[in-house]
Amino acid sequence: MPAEVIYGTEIATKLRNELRKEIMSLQKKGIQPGLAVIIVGDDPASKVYVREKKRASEAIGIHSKVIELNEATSQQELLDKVLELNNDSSIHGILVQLPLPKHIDAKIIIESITPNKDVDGFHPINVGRLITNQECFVPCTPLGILYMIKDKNIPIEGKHVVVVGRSNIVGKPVGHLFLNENATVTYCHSATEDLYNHTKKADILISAVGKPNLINEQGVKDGAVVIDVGNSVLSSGKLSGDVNFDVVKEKASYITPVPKGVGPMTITMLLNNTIIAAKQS
Ligand SMILES: Nc1nc(=O)c2c([nH]1)NC[C@@H]1CN(c3ccc(C(=O)N[C@@H](CCC(=O)O)C(=O)O)cc3)C=[N+]21
Repeated sequence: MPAEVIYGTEIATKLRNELRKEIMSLQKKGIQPGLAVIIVGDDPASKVYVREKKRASEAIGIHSKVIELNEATSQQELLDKVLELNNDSSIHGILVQLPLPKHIDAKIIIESITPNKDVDGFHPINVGRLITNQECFVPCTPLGILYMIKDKNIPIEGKHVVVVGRSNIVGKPVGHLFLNENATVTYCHSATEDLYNHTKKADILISAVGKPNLINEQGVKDGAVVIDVGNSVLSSGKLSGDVNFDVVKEKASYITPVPKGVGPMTITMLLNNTIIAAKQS
């Protein structure tokens, strides 16, 4: 039987409706959640994401401030902007859109965001809290993946989760998140020998690499849950994940599409984290 397709768009709509209600009750208490998004330069993909974050924030009642800085902005100017937002009580969440121009050290910028406003969960304090299983801001894509799996009542405890990719934004944190849920976690990456030897043992396979068709049916166990975090733009202009969807769908029990899968959950979790930040302020 072909897999059930998990549409992030549907789960995101349900969750955003709940978040909207939560914001209304916060507003009654005089709290107006605010999110600041900083974008440096004019990378077209980044501009699309930032526009979508603003639209999604405003649609549920989050005050959204987009700060557009030009490509030539110095690291110090960007730091000053972050520090200003750290001290702005109308802003509860700060996100600096990545990638940053080459002359700016992203690590220094991320560390300048106060951890209590780090709704991306990229600050080393939040990373450390995640791996020590403490309350923290968890990066939005990993959180969105966990939310989708829980929404479908897919068991996690004791299951083998194989993560392909070890980025700081998706691969590494998603593995820790599932470890905290008592899964057995394997990481695969560009130096892994015999990738499919690992991936075909996964009960839950999460691919976050950015290589179309990396995961074919030979790399997937019968009945596996397949989560595709790939986001490659093909020469046709179409968006593609890492998974050969049409063939893997025939073997998996659940599968996420690209687009309409993990992506919409990522933005929803940003809204979720902003509300948490506002409640804790
Ligand atoms: N500081 C920072 N935080 C981020 O969270 C962050 C970032 N920088 N830099 C770039 C990546 C990428 N990212 C996506 C979010 C939503 C979709 C999304 O919703 N995609 C739609 C399709 C959009 C389209 O059609 O182009 C979908 O998958 O259905 C995709 C990608 C967040 N990122």
